[in-house]
Amino acid sequence: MNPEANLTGLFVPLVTPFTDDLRLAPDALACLAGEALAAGARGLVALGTTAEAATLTTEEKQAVVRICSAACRAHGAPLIVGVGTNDTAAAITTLRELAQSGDVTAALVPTPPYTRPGEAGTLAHFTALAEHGGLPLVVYDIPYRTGQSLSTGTLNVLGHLPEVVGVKYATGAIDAAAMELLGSSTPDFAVLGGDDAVISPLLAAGARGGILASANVRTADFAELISLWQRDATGQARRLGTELARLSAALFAEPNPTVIKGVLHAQGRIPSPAVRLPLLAASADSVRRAADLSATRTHQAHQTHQGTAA
Ligand SMILES: O=C(O)C1=N[C@H](C(=O)O)C[C@H](O)C1
Repeated sequence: MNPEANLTGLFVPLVTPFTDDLRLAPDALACLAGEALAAGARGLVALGTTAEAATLTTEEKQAVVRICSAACRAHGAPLIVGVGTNDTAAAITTLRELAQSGDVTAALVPTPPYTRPGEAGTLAHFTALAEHGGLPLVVYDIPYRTGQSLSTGTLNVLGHLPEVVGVKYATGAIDAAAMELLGSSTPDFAVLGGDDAVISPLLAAGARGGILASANVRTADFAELISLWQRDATGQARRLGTELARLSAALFAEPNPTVIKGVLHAQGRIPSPAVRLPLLAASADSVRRAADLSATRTHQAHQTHQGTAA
């Protein structure tokens, strides 16, 4: 089954759990995937930045996609798979392989990293992927990682390609360009937030959901935050958003996903906090601080169900 790319709600880009000697820990990944969906995530993202996709082998990537597919199939949930490369032809090959599996709803594709092909080159890249890849595409706009910014005009052109179903917006700012994009997006082109610490204001401004690494911990709370904004429960949304922003800042105190893995390990949810070079494991202080914020919820969930909107 391949659920329609109805990109609303929370998508969790899962970490890739390793053992202490850096082997893939498939059972732990399967547990994380099932837990995220049971906690209210609308879908999963496999092989995102958070998954350390850059340092997985081809076989490991296939295993990760298989495990996430199985969890999504069991929950009738959409699976988005990260396809990050600055080689357009290679990206097309990968997209076709994923499309053939029949289990992948869409691919999350960053603007070609490092090459900095310019906006016209980026547009040509996505047009080729849309025409030849065979999968719906979510454009990943993250200039601080790729080195390539996109104007609202270019994003709107991309959004009108029939295969492009959304953008993961992670420009680091909610500014005039973000407001212009939200104001001009169409029902077939979802704007999803990808900067965890500012997801709440982006949702307030009209984003349809988020792809949020922080939701590897406190998944249910991030799902609720999105739901609160969708229901215009502004007071509760603001309070929960403030609390989760503090958590996200702590989780991103060191390079992602090192702190998240440290917290998941401290919670006994993955066998090791290990990450592969060039990442280094997060410091004990960062993990302790984020783990404390992961454990406490000051904004009470039961208010949501009593209809107290402010
Ligand atoms: O893997 C992802 O998808 C995400 N990665 C971002 C990053 O590491 O820069 C953060 C975002 O929450 C999701």
